[in-house]
Amino acid sequence: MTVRPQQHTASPRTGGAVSLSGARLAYGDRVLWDGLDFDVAPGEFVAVLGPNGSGKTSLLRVLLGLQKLTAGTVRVAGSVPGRGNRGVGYIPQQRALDPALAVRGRDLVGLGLDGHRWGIGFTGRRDRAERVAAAIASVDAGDFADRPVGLLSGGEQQRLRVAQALVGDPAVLLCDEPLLSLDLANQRAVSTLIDERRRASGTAVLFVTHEINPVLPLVDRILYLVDGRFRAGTPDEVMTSRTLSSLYRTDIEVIRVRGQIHIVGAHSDLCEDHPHHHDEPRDRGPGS
Ligand SMILES: Nc1ncnc2c1ncn2[C@@H]1O[C@H](COP(=O)(O)OP(=O)(O)OP(=O)(O)O)[C@@H](O)[C@H]1O
Repeated sequence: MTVRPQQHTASPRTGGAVSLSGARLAYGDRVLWDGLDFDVAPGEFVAVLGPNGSGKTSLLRVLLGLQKLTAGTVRVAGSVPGRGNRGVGYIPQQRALDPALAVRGRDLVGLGLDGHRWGIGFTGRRDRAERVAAAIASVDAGDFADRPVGLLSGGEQQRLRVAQALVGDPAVLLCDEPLLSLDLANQRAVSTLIDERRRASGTAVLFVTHEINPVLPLVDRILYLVDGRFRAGTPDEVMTSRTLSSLYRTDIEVIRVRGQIHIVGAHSDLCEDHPHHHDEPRDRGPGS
């Protein structure tokens, strides 16, 4: 599958940000995906969609070097993912932090910086503090950044996680449902921030989500995984009745209303706007 060149205002990064070739991931007999050839260009925004259990988080784990491919190759920012791969930012699935966690938000954000690069000298420390402060300001978290993170609201914690993921200026940003539990204003703030960053710095974004509509205007391509099958392409190519019916192996109708995508069909609970009521497709098939 080919990657279209992106038109971004500035893109100092060159080369593929993510490259998967003949990638297969299986847990025992269960094949999540196979024959996956997928490249992501610097600055590209890719939404990763699919029902529960289709392997979206597992894909991010592969890119983070936490999960080995069963076959094929993977490169992230030009390297095999794993320890020492410093070009990756990660926003994990939202989990409330332990209320007893005494670490300050500012320190949590600082963990996103690579210690080796910043050293312990005065300049290193000052640069580091300035970077952390800028990242905190960019998510508008200044008012609560010095409080213990365990006592912050879910939305406040999530904004700090975004700052932590971006503070090191990563070549690739991996997001696992980062908008979950955020109110509409914060959803907009977080998605705008990610969008600005990839346009200004050429950061490639892989954005796992069950809800395409909040990010639809930002999405260059979609990677849609269903029960071992997958399709990749622009929203216009993938979010069609024909493509989704083929992926889910059941009749699905895709309707666009006021710029939003709604999905109806035999399994009306496949709707992207009712994210947590997906049915597992009944019939399994080989990867496509
Ligand atoms: N380490 C593992 N060993 C065995 N099976 C696993 C492992 N990790 C994940 N799985 C299984 O692989 C499948 C895909 O899981 P994954 O978390 O990648 O799905 P997902 O698409 O992110 O789902 P959701 O939308 O529910 O978050 C699930 O059935 C899960 O139980």
